[in-house]
Amino acid sequence: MARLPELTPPESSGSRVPSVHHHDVVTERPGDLDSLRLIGTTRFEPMNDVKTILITGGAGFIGSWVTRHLTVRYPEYKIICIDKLDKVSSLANISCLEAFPNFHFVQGNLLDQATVSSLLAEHDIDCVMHFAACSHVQNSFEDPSIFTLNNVVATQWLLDAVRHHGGPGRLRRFIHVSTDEVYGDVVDEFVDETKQFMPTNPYSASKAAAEMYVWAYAKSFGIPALVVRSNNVYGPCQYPEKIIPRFYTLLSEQQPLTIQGSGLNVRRYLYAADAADAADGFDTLLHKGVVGEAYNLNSASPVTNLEVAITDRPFNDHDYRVDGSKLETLGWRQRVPFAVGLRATVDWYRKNIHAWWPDVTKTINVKSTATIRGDMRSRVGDNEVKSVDDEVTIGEISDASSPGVLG
Ligand SMILES: C[C@H]1O[C@H](OP(=O)(O)OP(=O)(O)OC[C@H]2O[C@@H](n3ccc(=O)[nH]c3=O)[C@H](O)[C@@H]2O)[C@H](O)[C@@H](O)C1=O
Repeated sequence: MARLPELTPPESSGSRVPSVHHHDVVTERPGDLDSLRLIGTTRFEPMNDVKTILITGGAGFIGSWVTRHLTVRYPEYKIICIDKLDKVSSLANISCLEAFPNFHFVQGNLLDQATVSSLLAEHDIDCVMHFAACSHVQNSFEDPSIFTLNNVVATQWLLDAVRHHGGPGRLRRFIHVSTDEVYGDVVDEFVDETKQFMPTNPYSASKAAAEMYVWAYAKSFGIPALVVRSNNVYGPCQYPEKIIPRFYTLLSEQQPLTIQGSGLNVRRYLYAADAADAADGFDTLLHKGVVGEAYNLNSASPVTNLEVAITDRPFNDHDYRVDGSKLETLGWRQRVPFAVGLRATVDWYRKNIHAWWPDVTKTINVKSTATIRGDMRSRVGDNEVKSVDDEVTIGEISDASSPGVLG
């Protein structure tokens, strides 16, 4: 099975903080990941009233960054990870934690209410971080009901299980992972967390509905909820359906890139070590966030999609300008520039994609919009703008040099 290099567990499960350095993540396959850190660096004073954290979707992309970070940096917390292991998640994202005594994995579906309720009771959970979701907008146009089921119903059932768990006040925090897409297309201004929801696609509608349930349960049943609404996150361990790993995969197969719409739509990209590795984003929220509040997690790296297209999505928001200053008051900062994060990401995919997802190149869909053959660096590397070339091959992106230590 593909796996990340071993991480070094602490010598005891006492209060010692494991030292997590560069070499700690490079033991199994020397050379792999040697420029990457797959956990964060920050550590807050552990909370007295939180001992056991349930992370839903913990083998998925953002969830696994947070799972690795919290397990390694906080031996004081027991981390219970539940994931149904569908195609976008992978045991390889968390297998490096096997030796950690404070880590426990359960394969399970949030729609299995009995499993969720018994997990909460068995481990005496006092904090939930809810990452599990169907997240791919494109798929939501094709089958919205799957999104209603996995994002709305699953969240409401999880909230219900939490509501009946351990009596009033047992749960100390319920961190719900939402999205900037709940605001809809935002092009004229940077919006703060009070902006009205105007979702434009089935995915964002499902996330908005899920969030409404979170706030309703907070009011009705006292669930101690916090919500984070994030811009686009990218980095190692992301299934190659989102634009960056997808374009990497297409180029590596010498396929044309597939641009939807005009290609001028903007997305704001946050490297996983900033957002999801929890060094800053989720760890800050967990330890410093105020119950009852929502926080935008934004990126200062706006990037348009590549140019010129034939077919667009049924609806494609032009931009998601969200104001992240509220989270910054808690100490959060974006630290990894897009050009650096992109190099690290490309480097990781070049070395690991086939080990992680052996069949991915067979399943990637190039049917609709092939219009441009280009070099990712022409658009996404802010300092490397060059004209779009014809027939660029993998060789041109795989020469990106190591970004050095990240995060
Ligand atoms: C915050 C959300 O981020 C992700 O949603 P989004 O739709 O913005 O991500 P994608 O990577 O699927 O798309 C980004 C951007 O690229 C265009 N595109 C994609 C694939 C392709 O082959 N060609 C393209 O041109 C697409 O039209 C978009 O404009 C995340 O999936 C979601 O969960 C979020 O919450």
